[in-house]
Amino acid sequence: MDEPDATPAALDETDAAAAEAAAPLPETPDSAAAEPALTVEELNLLGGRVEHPDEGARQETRARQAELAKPVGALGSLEDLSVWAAGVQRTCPPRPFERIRVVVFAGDHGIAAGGVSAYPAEVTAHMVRAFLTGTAAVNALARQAGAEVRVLDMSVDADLSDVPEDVTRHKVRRGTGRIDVEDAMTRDEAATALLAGMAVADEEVDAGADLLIAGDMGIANTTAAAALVGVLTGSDAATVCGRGTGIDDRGWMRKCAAIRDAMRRGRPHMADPIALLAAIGGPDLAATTGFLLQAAVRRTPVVLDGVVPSTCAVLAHRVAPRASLWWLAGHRSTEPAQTLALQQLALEPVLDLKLRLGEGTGALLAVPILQAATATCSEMATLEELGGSHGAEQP
Ligand SMILES: Cc1cc2ncn([C@H]3O[C@H](COP(=O)(O)O)[C@@H](O)[C@H]3O)c2cc1C
Ligand SMILES: O=C(O)c1cccnc1
Repeated sequence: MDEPDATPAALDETDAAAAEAAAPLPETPDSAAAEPALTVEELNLLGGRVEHPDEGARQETRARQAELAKPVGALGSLEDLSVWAAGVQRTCPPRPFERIRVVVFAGDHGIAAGGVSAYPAEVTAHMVRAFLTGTAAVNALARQAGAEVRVLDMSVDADLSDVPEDVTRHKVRRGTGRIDVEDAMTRDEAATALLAGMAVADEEVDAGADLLIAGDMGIANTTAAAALVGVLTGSDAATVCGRGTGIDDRGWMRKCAAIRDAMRRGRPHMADPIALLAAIGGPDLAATTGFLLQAAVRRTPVVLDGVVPSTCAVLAHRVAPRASLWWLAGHRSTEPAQTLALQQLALEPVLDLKLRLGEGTGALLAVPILQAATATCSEMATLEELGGSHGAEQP
């Protein structure tokens, strides 16, 4: 694996010793120090550290695609995917991805009390347990894709102390404030959650992950995500408000009003992602943002899933414009805010299966396609190797 890159707490030192010394992170919600755990300046500095994927490997792969035993361009989008894979792996031809990890960030949202979801908040905790027993959609699709699932309770509004400690280790608080009328959490909690997400990305990369997926679980989280996208893209509430878990027309109106009010509260914090997450996000979204950012710092590719991770990607992209080069949009969800987020990131989704689930499912479905792209690019012979013609002949 690569040499350890600097973690956020070691911004002025890049050597491995400093990265190691930077390990201690706030462990409990009430361990907030007098100094903020993370400033916007530090976040921006970290963003500046994100490198470009390897342009040489990308160009070599483009050239290779033109020589393989097929008509030029005949593998369509698979060719673009192989170029992306080669760039992020920094090698041509790209290899199959071998250690794929899904991290599901779970958290409850106070705005659920506003009738913005078709399901009750208790479902969040039930689904966390389902992820742990391997019985959720994300588990089934992960098995298909050869990926492993990890769940993190960032802010589920339930006592999950009976589940393995690794799941609750980073828990910041239980639930969030109702974002239409109050902050989701404090600024310190937002910073703590961001740092936790970064630490988790570090853990995954250090353990050898070569492809990451961020999943989401939290009733009413599509309301928070839509409000964030509304603020970040200057769209109005009705444009970003989707049906989420399947709310009816009256529910959609309530959700729209909640998003409108949350956007009003979030707008003053546009330039400060930590404050914005504190005002109208939640610990789960903050952690996902930190995870996506640090994955890019660590030169580790991520497949984006639905509306929540795509929203967090827009936030991470604000501080690290090059980070989006390390991300692939797995699918287009039916949530309008996700389409807007992907537009903002200039990412074209691999699939459009009308999914509206989250958990990481849409990203996992794109993995076999990505693997097909690396396999064709690396396993096919060139026309020249077959002793054939060197190029197309147009009479
Ligand atoms: C059983 C169940 C499993 C889920 N898995 C993901 N979500 C998805 O739906 C929720 C967001 O939609 P909304 O904002 O409308 O509440 C999130 O938990 C998301 O991960 C689920 C939702 C339910 C009900
Ligand atoms: O597309 C998504 O990401 C989505 C849609 C509905 C509910 N949760 C997630």
